[in-house]
Amino acid sequence: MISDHDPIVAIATAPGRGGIGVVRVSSPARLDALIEAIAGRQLTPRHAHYLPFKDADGVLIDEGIALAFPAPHSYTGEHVVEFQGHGGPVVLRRLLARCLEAGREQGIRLAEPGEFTRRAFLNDRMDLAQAEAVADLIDASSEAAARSAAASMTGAFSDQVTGLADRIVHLRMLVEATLDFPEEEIEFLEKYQARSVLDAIASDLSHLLAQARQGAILREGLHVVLAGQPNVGKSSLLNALAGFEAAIVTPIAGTTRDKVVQQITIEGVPLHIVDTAGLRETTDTVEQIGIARTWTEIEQADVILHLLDATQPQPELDAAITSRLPARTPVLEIVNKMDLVDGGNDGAGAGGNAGAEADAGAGAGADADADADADADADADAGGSQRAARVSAETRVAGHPAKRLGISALTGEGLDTLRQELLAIAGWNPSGESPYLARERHIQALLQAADHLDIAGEHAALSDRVLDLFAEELRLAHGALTSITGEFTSDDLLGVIFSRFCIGK
Ligand SMILES: Nc1nc2c(c(=O)[nH]1)N(C=O)[C@@H](CNc1ccc(C(=O)N[C@@H](CCC(=O)O)C(=O)O)cc1)CN2
Ligand SMILES: Nc1nc2c(ncn2[C@@H]2O[C@H](COP(=O)(O)OP(=O)(O)OP(=O)(O)O)[C@@H](O)[C@H]2O)c(=O)[nH]1
Ligand SMILES: [Mg+2]
Repeated sequence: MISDHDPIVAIATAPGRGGIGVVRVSSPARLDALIEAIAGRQLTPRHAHYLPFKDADGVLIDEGIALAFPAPHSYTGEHVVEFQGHGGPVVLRRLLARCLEAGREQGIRLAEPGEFTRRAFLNDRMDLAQAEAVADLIDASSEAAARSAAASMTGAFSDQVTGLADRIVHLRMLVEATLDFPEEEIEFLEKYQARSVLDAIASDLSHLLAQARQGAILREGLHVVLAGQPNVGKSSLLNALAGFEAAIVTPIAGTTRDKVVQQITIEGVPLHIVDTAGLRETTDTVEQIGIARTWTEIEQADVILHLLDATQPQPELDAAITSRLPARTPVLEIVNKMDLVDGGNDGAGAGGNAGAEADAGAGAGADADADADADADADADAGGSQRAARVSAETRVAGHPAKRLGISALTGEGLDTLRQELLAIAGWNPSGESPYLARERHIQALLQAADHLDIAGEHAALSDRVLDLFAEELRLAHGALTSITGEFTSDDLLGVIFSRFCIGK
């Protein structure tokens, strides 16, 4: 386990060439000796000094800016010094080596990923959700995501969470005071209007949850899987959405063997569009493997676009596919090649009876299940089951027919509507309040808190002597909320969170 007391050093800027490169040191103890050794003098706090950085023999490493932030007025809350040099990998490595050498007596070592921010958290410079937002800001893949991360970084999300937690504590205090006077228990609920106070908290919590869900969509990007029979135009649609020829398109059925993923953004929302091998019965070994992968992708999708060919309705085959789609995942049925059929864009060309006589299990690749879950858990944040929480469950009720939309991947007809539908079906609310770039961890905690408030509400509804159970549920709800800001956090959790940061952050 790493010690939170060693001096640490790292290159803080991205690897490779750049205009400027920064080597940053943080230490609980003063850094006077190291500064003197490298910069040749002491530094005025928070003052940019232009000077030569020298090695142990007095040979020039670089001329740059040295900047000292004495504790506690620094990013980490410790003593920090920055050497801002020219941004070349070799010069920065020399500067790094020089810091390790000059700080050896104080026990300096290379920083672990996220360790500067971990210290900022441990020194109360920020709470856990803010620290996570720092990493999310760096990792943001769209402007909307970056905006939301910046808001969370300054504490906007944490303030909401803490506000709810405080209201729960207040209610709990009233209950627990009453517990000492059993004769007053029955009156308690009326006296403090506990029920309506609780309802108000629960309602604000669900509001926050909605904003967090929106943020999770921004953070992770939506995984949209294009699935359907061969030759319906999945790869053509991928190319149309991506704006270039990302996947091979031919008139030959079974062209796509392996998945092809393209990142796009729609109104600032990042989407990962996954093109897959067409689903059919086949004896071709390579194609069979491709089809197995298609089902794996389908299992992990946030949204499934089930493509149909307007010119070749094959309701039985499509129904077989429909019957195998996971019930929890929203599905849009896309009737493609509308440019080839008369009668405009109403999706009728493919025959509107996809739901009829579903021949369960007879779909192509029916035996492809075995490794469907193989790498779903490779990354806890990216696993299919975890992702499911991002897309509101109401979007599609199991067994109900999916929404249909006619398009032409060739002419672009219907694509604008498709883009809007994609956002809508994913639960994206463009006019909603600004989302918080929340993580799955936060959403799970909010859901837990909501559950406990629900149960508390049930206890409050009963007439006799359940106040201690009521109080206990409030305690659990409060605990779930404070796990977001990291009031009480295990070292294991901190390890998991900060190890995903980049080095030097
Ligand atoms: N050069 C440089 N740029 C950087 C950072 C850095 O560490 N160094 N940051 C980080 O990686 C971010 C900025 N974060 C920072 C947060 C707090 C303090 C700081 O010195 N806080 C003091 C003084 C505040 C003040 O002057 O008003 C404090 O809070 O007491 C500095 C940077 C992004 N840019
Ligand atoms: N007219 C017309 N042709 C289309 C349209 N979309 C795709 N096609 C044609 O349909 C054929 C198959 O398209 P692909 O995009 O390769 O189909 P796919 O679903 O990816 O097929 P597989 O990879 O074999 O599963 C190609 O010849 C395309 O040019 C469309 O909207 N209109
Ligand atoms: Mg294809």
